Amino acid sequence: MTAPSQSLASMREAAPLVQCITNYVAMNFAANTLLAAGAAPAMVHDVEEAGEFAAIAGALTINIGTLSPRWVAGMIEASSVAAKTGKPWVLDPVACFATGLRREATSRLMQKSPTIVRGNASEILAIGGQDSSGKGVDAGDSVTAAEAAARDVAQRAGSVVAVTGEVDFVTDGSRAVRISGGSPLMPKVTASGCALTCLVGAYAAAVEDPFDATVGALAHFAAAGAEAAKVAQGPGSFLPAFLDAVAAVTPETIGDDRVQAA
Ligand SMILES: Nc1ncnc2c1ncn2[C@@H]1O[C@H](COP(=O)(O)OP(=O)(O)OP(=O)(O)O)[C@@H](O)[C@H]1O
Ligand SMILES: Cc1ncsc1CCO
Ligand SMILES: [Mg+2]
Repeated sequence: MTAPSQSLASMREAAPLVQCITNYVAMNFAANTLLAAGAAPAMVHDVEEAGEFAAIAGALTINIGTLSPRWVAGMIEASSVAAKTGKPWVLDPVACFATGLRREATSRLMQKSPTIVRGNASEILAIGGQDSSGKGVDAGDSVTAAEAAARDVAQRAGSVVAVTGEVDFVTDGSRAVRISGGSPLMPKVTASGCALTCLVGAYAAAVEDPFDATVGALAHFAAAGAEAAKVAQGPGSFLPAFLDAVAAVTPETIGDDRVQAA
C-alpha cells in the first residue's frame, strides 16, 4: 500500500481543488482545515451550480449535516456528475438514522456509489441496517462494534468505508487497517469529522487508490490531533492548535507506523 507519508507528499504537490458540500456548522472549519493541509476548498452546494462545479473539481465531498430538499437536489446533481466523469467522491452520512429526510437522502446517495463513505460508528452501523445508539450527530457506539457493518457496506456498495473514533477503522471489503492517534479533545470540537471528510476528498483527488487516500487523510488527522493535544488547555485552545498542527504535519512526522493491519 502507499504509506501515509507518500500520500501526504502527493496531496501537497497536487494542492487539489475540492468541492465540499458540507453543513452550515462545518463550512468555515472545514475550509480552514483544507487550506492548512495544502488543498484548495470550495463550498459549492446549490442545485443550479453543484453539477457544473463537480466537473472542474479534483474531488467532491457530500455531508448531510444540515439538510433541506434543495440541498439534496444539489447533492444528487453533483454526485451524478462525479460518477459520470470518474471523479472520486466522499459521503459523510451525518446522523443518517435520525429522520426520514436523512434516511431517504442517504439511501439515494448510496445508490450513486460513493468512492468513500466516512462516518462515526453509529452512522456506519445504521447504513449497514443495524440498530445504533447515536445521539444526533454524536456517536453512541464503539468503532469495534461497527467494523463488521463497515466490511459489509464496503462489499455491497463497492466503496471504501472509514469508521472514525478513538481508533479509526478503514476497509474496502477485503483490506482493512486501524489507525491510532488523535486526541479525546477532537470529538469535543464540533465538525472535526466533517472537516476530516473534506480532507479525505483532498487525498482522494491526489492518490490513485481510494483506500490508501483514506488512510493517508486519517493518519494526517491522527498526527495533528496528537500534536495539538500537547499544547491545548481544553476544546477552545485545541481548535487553533489543531489547525496549526494540520499545516505542520510532514511526511517525516505523519507516522506511517500508526497504521496497523486489522
Ligand atoms: N476518543 C478519541 N481519541 C482520539 N481521536 C478521536 C477520538 N474521537 C474521535 N477522534 C478523531 O476525531 C476525528 C473525527 O472523528 P469523529 O468520529 O469524532 O467524527 P464525527 O462523529 O463524524 O464528528 P462530527 O460529526 O462532529 O464532525 C477523527 O480523526 C477521529 O480519529
Ligand atoms: C452539530 C451539528 N449539527 C448538524 S451538523 C453538525 C456538525 C457536526 O456533525
Ligand atoms: Mg460526523
